[in-house]
Amino acid sequence: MSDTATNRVINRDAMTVSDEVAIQITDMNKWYGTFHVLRDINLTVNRGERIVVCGPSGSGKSTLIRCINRLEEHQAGSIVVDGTELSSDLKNIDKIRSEVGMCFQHFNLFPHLTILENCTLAPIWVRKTPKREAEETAMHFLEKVKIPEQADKYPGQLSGGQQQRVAIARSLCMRPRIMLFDEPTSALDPEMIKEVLDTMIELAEEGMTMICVTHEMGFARQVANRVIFMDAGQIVEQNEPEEFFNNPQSERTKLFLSQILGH
Ligand SMILES: Nc1ncnc2c1ncn2[C@@H]1O[C@H](COP(=O)(O)OP(=O)(O)OP(=O)(O)O)[C@@H](O)[C@H]1O
Repeated sequence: MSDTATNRVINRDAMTVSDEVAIQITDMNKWYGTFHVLRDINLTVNRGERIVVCGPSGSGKSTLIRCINRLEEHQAGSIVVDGTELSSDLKNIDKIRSEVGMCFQHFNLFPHLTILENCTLAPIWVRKTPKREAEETAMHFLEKVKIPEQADKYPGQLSGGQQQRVAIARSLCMRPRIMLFDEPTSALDPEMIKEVLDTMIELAEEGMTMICVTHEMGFARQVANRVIFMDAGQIVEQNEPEEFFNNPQSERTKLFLSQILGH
């Protein structure tokens, strides 16, 4: 638990949140077979918002963000991303996926490709970007996550923190307008957590719309403009961080916070 994982003080007020809606989820429900995993989810995410999703294990956090870029299919209600509704015929899937980047707990890099190749694969094959241009873009983002010198190495030669930063750079190479993070630091050793959180903080400062499933409550306090608490497939409570942590409303939230923060 690294409330102090990042020591930087950022000015939350300086980060813009526009009135423009980036994601609109309305009355969304999802089942795995007969198991009702997401119940009546309603969520509006404005452009530039930085949302942290927390909650007990199994509460549906991952499933929720995986539905947003259609790694999972919802069965009722609607999800509209950047004005495009996710439809069951997958008609819009390429458009959605190109606008929504995702980073997972396990970095999911291709082990047989170099770092540079990992970062240029999708731009070249999905976006049809010329190779030279894709490589220039990849180097730009590898510099941004502060590991340009690793470009010719293979994922197995990098630390976990470095691999996660490559995974973030790889997503950025597709120029997403929204980034989803699914516990990006939970597979990392404590000393590597800060470097990944710092990268995410920089993205936040630049105005990227972000939804992060994380147990890093220090990050939530510092970066999020909204914290969402989920339990048993529902959004139980959401609030700006100060209110959320200092004045939780539901008993379930209080219990969760007491367990995770130890008070
Ligand atoms: N593919 C699947 N098929 C059936 N059940 C699933 C599937 N994926 C997840 N589940 C179940 O759905 C529930 C929600 O899972 P999910 O991974 O979204 O929770 P979570 O809040 O992200 O949990 P954690 O914090 O442990 O990652 C859990 O009970 C899980 O066992």
